[in-house]
Amino acid sequence: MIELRGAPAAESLLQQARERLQNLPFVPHLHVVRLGEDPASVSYVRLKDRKAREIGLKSTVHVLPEESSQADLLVLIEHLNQDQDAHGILVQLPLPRHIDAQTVIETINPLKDVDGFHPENVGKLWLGQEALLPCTPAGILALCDHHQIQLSGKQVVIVGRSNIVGKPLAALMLSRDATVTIAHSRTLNLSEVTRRADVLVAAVGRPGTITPEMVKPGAVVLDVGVNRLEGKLVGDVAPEVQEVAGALTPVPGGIGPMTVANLMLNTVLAAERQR
Ligand SMILES: Nc1nc2c(c(=O)[nH]1)N[C@@H](CN(C=O)c1ccc(C(=O)N[C@@H](CCC(=O)O)C(=O)O)cc1)CN2
Repeated sequence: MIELRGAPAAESLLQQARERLQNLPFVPHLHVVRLGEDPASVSYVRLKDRKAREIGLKSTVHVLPEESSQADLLVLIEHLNQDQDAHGILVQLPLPRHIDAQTVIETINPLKDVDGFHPENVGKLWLGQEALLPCTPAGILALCDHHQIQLSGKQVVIVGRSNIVGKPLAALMLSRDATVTIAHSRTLNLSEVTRRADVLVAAVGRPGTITPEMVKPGAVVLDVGVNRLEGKLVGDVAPEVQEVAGALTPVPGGIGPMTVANLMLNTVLAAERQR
């Protein structure tokens, strides 16, 4: 079984970002907004801020109290939309329940939407037009390219239909001429569906969702899950899948680093387009 490590693939995305940065007459500025103190969000935002500074971007983290109103958050976003020194804006998800995430996403200027979640970017993605692409799905494609995983003509099964991973990944896989199936919590005979996959993507957020009997021998398995279980980070794929899969991404150290690296590249791309 081949271990598909994210670090080398992430490094090549970061190198691209650094090189493009050299050709800009200004330093792009990433603004990350976090509400509250959810430990996972605190840790992801810290990773983003550190990586941005490390590659030479400017980075500001705006922390709002968890009980902030939606109006307060929208005022901050409107301010950043107008700010010439804000090239990338990202609101860390999930948001507290009293805030409508979709309204927040739709308030971000699509040119600064480095998460690629704004409907304008989502629509462009499905139309095959140039867009800012969501970081995890674009990172998954970059990881496949780095490890020379052929996608054209392959059966790709994505388990999970979130707006962050499952749906945009389906569009990107289609753009590479894969035959794509999205499975989800209501899919009947899930094992039958997943066993058809040449490339199986687990993006559910539940440890142990994918078990060995759900995997075709030799399949490429991409584990997008990052779950904290008894103080340990685990994916959505049961460890025994290693015995069946031809290649598997580890958790941690697989897809996760690709998400952050792709965000850096998106910030540079967004700055180039605002130039
Ligand atoms: N606004 C957004 N919110 C969220 C996104 C997103 O893309 N935009 N995705 C996820 C969380 N996420 C980024 O925010 C994210 C997940 C995982 C990692 C990562 O590097 N994981 C490492 C382990 C890190 C650790 O030790 O905790 C790995 O898998 O190796 C980075 C970012 C939800 N919210």
